[in-house]
Amino acid sequence: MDSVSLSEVTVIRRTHLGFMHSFRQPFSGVTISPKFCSSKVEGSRAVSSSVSNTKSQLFYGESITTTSDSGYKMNEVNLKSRTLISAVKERLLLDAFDDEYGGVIVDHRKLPSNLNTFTSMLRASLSDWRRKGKKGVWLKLPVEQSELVPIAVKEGFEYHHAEKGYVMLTYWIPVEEPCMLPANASHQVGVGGFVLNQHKEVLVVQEKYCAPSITGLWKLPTGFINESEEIFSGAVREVKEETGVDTEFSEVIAFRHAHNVAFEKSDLFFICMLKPLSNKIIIDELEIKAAKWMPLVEFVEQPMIREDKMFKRVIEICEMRLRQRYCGLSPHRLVSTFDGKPSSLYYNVVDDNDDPSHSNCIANFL
Ligand SMILES: NC(=O)C1=CN([C@@H]2O[C@H](COP(=O)(O)OP(=O)(O)OC[C@H]3O[C@@H](n4cnc5c(N)ncnc54)[C@H](O)[C@@H]3O)[C@@H](O)[C@H]2O)C=CC1
Repeated sequence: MDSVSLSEVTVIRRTHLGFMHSFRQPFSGVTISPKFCSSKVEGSRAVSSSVSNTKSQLFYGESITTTSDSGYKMNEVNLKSRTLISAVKERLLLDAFDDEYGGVIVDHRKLPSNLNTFTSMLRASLSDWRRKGKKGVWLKLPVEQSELVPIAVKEGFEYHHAEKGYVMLTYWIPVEEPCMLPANASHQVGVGGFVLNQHKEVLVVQEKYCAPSITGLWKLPTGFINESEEIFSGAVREVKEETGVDTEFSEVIAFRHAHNVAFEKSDLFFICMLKPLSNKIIIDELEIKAAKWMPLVEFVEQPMIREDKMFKRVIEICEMRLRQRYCGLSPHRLVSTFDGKPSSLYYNVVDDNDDPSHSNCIANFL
């Protein structure tokens, strides 16, 4: 912290106490210590002064000293008083970090709880960010402080996305530039398990809740993968949950891309081939009406499958895979130097002359 001399205290008192006072009104949490206002300093004894916030106690000008002569160093004083004022102003802004795109991310852990304080700090922060040429603003409001949402919306913030614990709002500052903030996630990811046993029977289910058009249809077990879950483990989990059958993931056989499926989101549906590790069926009574091992020919002969181009094609591809005339995608765990995170790259290994066993196209499912 910079030290502040007696002269500065006097100058600040004379010229900026009004300023301080004017700031005190909207920010009921900000108080100026009486020590700060005192100009009575004995000799060169250090006297502490403070500007405090209800949440954090910050001390500006921890030592105040008099100068021996009566001619105070006014330039230095002005500079230091400006520094002090800007430091005080800083405390009246929302805590925020710069992001790598020239924007700011408000620290949601340090939001004020008082509504008037939040309104004033948000306005002051927007002016400050605008003056500094900042672009996108990310404001995450926890559910415990949901009363701040209408205030932010009134100041021009828009909803970006919401989770159980928070709503994320954004504000794009440059009026002359188009908004470059990325939109909310646009897709959901589903998996379906094609599980065939050694008797050429496919594992099928009837859903408890489904559209009237598919009532009675025996279909592959399907579901959504969870956040941070892999496609390969999500498929195994869904099959286990719905039917009780243990499986081992083999390949992604195909995927379907459809739009406006749920919550107006697009849908990526991965059809996965899985090897059964058990036979016994125990259905999930909450979700599934019935499950069974059904002869593949019988499954394909269902009118809904025969007449549906997509279902029909999926089964044809699965059959081609079983005859080794088609090759699916298998996951390979890799760490990319771009983000240093492990991720799964799905691809097929058709020709590996050095080690043919690496080719996922030769694997026999039965
Ligand atoms: N179910 C099907 O016949 C087909 C599904 N798919 C794909 O499978 C993936 C998963 O879809 P589905 O298995 O159909 O998932 P789903 O829509 O049946 O939902 C999964 C789970 O959420 C529950 N659920 C969904 N909406 C609900 C609500 N409003 N209230 C209470 N519970 C609710 C369901 O009961 C189920 O347990 C998607 O990618 C989809 O495109 C693809 C083709 C056909």
